[in-house]
Amino acid sequence: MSTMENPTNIVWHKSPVEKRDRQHLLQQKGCAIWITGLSGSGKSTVACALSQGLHMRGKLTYILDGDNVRHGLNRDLSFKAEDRAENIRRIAEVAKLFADAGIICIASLISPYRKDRDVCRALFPEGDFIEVFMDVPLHVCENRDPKGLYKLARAGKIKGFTGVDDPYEPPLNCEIVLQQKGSDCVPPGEMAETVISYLEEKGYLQA
Ligand SMILES: Nc1ncnc2c1ncn2[C@@H]1O[C@H](COP(=O)(O)OS(=O)(=O)O)[C@@H](OP(=O)(O)O)[C@H]1O
Ligand SMILES: Nc1ncnc2c1ncn2[C@@H]1O[C@H](COP(=O)(O)OP(=O)(O)O)[C@@H](O)[C@H]1O
Repeated sequence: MSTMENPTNIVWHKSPVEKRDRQHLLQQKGCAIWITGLSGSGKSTVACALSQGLHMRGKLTYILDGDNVRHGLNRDLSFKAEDRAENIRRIAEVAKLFADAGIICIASLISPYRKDRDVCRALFPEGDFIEVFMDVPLHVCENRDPKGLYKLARAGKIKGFTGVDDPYEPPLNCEIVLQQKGSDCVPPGEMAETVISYLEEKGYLQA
């Protein structure tokens, strides 16, 4: 019988080195920074700026980018709703392992459904799931279109593209909103600093 059929036969094995020991070694607290938003909203850019900013402060980070993880672990998943949910679930479970390792894990993926993001949040201890919403209007993302995907979606060559013919549900109550100031784009480094200030204030940059 597989463990899937009978999960009750699995017993948690405790390690002598625990999360708090690893956090002490690293002088930081493990957590997940979950960056959600439309394609082209700047998720990957801000994830990189944040990773760089924290690295320069001597903090250990790791980025899980939806696009990248879909090249390996999640290469079997499509963009239909149930596959997106599974994509998000797996990335959240991996982020949970990284957070347990004491690492500041930056997950950057569209994660369009509120319900799926809430399922991820529930995997983490209170406060350790920090949801960051890239609040960038569709027309700005579509004008950027660095991969030409919006153009293909509008031409009907990609079906079920988020924001075009698939939904995006913005967070109602997330920890951080990163938005444009009027018609000007905020530099990614400035957005990263907003997240770093939050981490500092909440005590994540010390053990
Ligand atoms: N149908 C459809 N809808 C949305 N996006 C699509 C689609 N097909 C391909 N792409 C490209 O895949 C990237 C999104 O992958 P994610 O893993 O972040 O998506 S999701 O969280 O599972 O919704 C997304 O990358 P980003 O532009 O970095 O967001 C797109 O480049
Ligand atoms: N803050 C910003 N201001 C202006 N342009 C940006 C900003 N952030 C990202 N971009 C540009 O927008 C495009 C999409 O950014 P990207 O990080 O790939 O978005 P996503 O990961 O959400 O698809 C890229 O061409 C990038 O250079």
